[in-house]
Amino acid sequence: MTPHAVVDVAATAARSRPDPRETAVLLSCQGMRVSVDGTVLVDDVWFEVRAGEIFGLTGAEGSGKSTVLHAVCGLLPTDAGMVLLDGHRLDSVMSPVRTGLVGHTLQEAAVLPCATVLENLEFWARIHGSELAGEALAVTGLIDNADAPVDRAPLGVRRALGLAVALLADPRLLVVDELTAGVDRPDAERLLGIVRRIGAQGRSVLYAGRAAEDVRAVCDRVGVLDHGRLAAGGARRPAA
Ligand SMILES: Nc1ncnc2c1ncn2[C@@H]1O[C@H](COP(=O)(O)OP(=O)(O)OP(=O)(O)O)[C@@H](O)[C@H]1O
Repeated sequence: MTPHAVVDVAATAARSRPDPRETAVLLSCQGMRVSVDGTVLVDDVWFEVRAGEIFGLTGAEGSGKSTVLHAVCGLLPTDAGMVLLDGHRLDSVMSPVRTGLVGHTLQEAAVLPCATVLENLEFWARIHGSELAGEALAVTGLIDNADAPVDRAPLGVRRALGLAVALLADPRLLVVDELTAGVDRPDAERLLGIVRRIGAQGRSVLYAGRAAEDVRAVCDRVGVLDHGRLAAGGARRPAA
C-alpha cells in the first residue's frame, strides 16, 4: 500500500549519498493509531522512511508529532495499523531502542548537570557500552564545547549533546524531536547542519518539529500532521 498525504520533496542537489528514493524502506508506518486512556491521539498515519533518507513531520502544537515518534521508538503502543522496522513488525521484536536499531532525542541527555559535555557523553557511552563517543563528538561539532559544564551551556549545545548521545548506539534510524525549538537562530542553523551531516553519512533520520521552515530545510520529504492525521505538505531541500 502507498503512504498518502506525503509530498515528495525530490532531490534538488547533487548528493554523494545514494538517492533515498531508490533505497530500501527502513521504516514503514502503515495506518498507525495511538490511543491513551481511550483518547485517540493519532490515527491513520502512513509514511515511509527509506535508507539514508531524512523524513520530516511538521504540524501545529498538539498535532501528534511526538506521539508518532514515541510509537516508532516503541515507547508508546499502537492500537491499530502496523509499524515495520527493517521489515519486522515493531510489536513482534525487541525494543528498537534497546537493540540499537533506533536512536532518539526524546530523553534528557544532560543527566549530570554539573558535569561537562564530554563527561555526560562518556556517562551515556558507558551505559550503552559504546566506543563511539569520539565520533559522536566530532559529527556534532561538540569537540569545541567538550569541557563546558552542561548546566551553563547554551540550549543549542545541550540539544547537540542529545544528538551525540542518540548516535552512540550507531542506530540505523535517528529519531529527532523539536531540535530547534527555543534555540537562537545561529545555534539552530548549527543544529540543522549537524542533521544534514548525519544524513550525508547515509543514516536515516525521522525529524519532527513545529518550525516548518527548519523541517523543510533538512528533509528530503515532509508530511504534515493535523489533529493526529497526516495531511498534505511539502518543501524543497536546498543545495548542500
Ligand atoms: N500521555 C498523554 N495522555 C493524553 N493525551 C496526551 C498524552 N500525550 C499527548 N497527549 C495529547 O495528544 C495530542 C498530541 O500530542 P503530541 O505531543 O504528540 O503533539 P505534538 O505535535 O508533538 O505537539 P508539540 O508540537 O507541542 O510537541 C495533544 O492533544 C496532547 O495533548
